[in-house]
Amino acid sequence: MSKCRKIAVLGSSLVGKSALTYQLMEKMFIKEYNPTIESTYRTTFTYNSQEYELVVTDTAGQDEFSIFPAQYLIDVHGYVLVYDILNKKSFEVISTLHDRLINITGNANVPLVLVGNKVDLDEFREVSFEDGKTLAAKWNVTFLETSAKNDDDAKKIFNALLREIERINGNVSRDGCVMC
Ligand SMILES: Nc1nc2c(ncn2[C@@H]2O[C@H](COP(=O)(O)OP(=O)(O)OP(=O)(O)O)[C@@H](O)[C@H]2O)c(=O)[nH]1
Repeated sequence: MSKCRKIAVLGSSLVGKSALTYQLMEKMFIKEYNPTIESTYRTTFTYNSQEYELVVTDTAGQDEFSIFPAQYLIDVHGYVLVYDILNKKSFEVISTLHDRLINITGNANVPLVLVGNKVDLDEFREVSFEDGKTLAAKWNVTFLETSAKNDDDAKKIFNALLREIERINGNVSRDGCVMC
């Protein structure tokens, strides 16, 4: 039986949340920028020989002043926190979003993956690999640098997140797709 997992992709505007989500869904890179209001996608995904139905919400970009939308907290199993390695500000916003997530859920062990995106544009980078790695180590989460141009990178994110979700929630979390 497939397991259903709801995932929210969070981060500032323009960091590549839609591009990464679309890469996972359609195996294509979107070059054009269209601001997201909110889009939810479903796909089947195999992790560790188990089939999952992923329900992925690509959120509207947040900043440090955004109110954390309640719908991103309800029945969400895990989060992808994305920043742009070319944009230091987007990296700073990630810490604010993380703090909010932990405070609102009251759970310091929320399953999440930290993603530094646009690594194909490495020569313009403002955030070092070490800075991302250090932040992820502080939170005890998986850290990945990705390019939304790369199909494998999108898969790596969702593999890592499912591993976290299973590690933290194990089999006690909700199986089946009744609540998706
Ligand atoms: N070179 C490169 N461009 C990227 C990458 N990811 C996204 N982009 C581009 O960056 C722009 C913004 O990407 P989006 O995916 O729309 O960003 P977003 O985070 O969803 O933005 P909002 O909808 O405003 O929240 C688009 O022009 C994408 O093509 C990447 O890994 N590499």
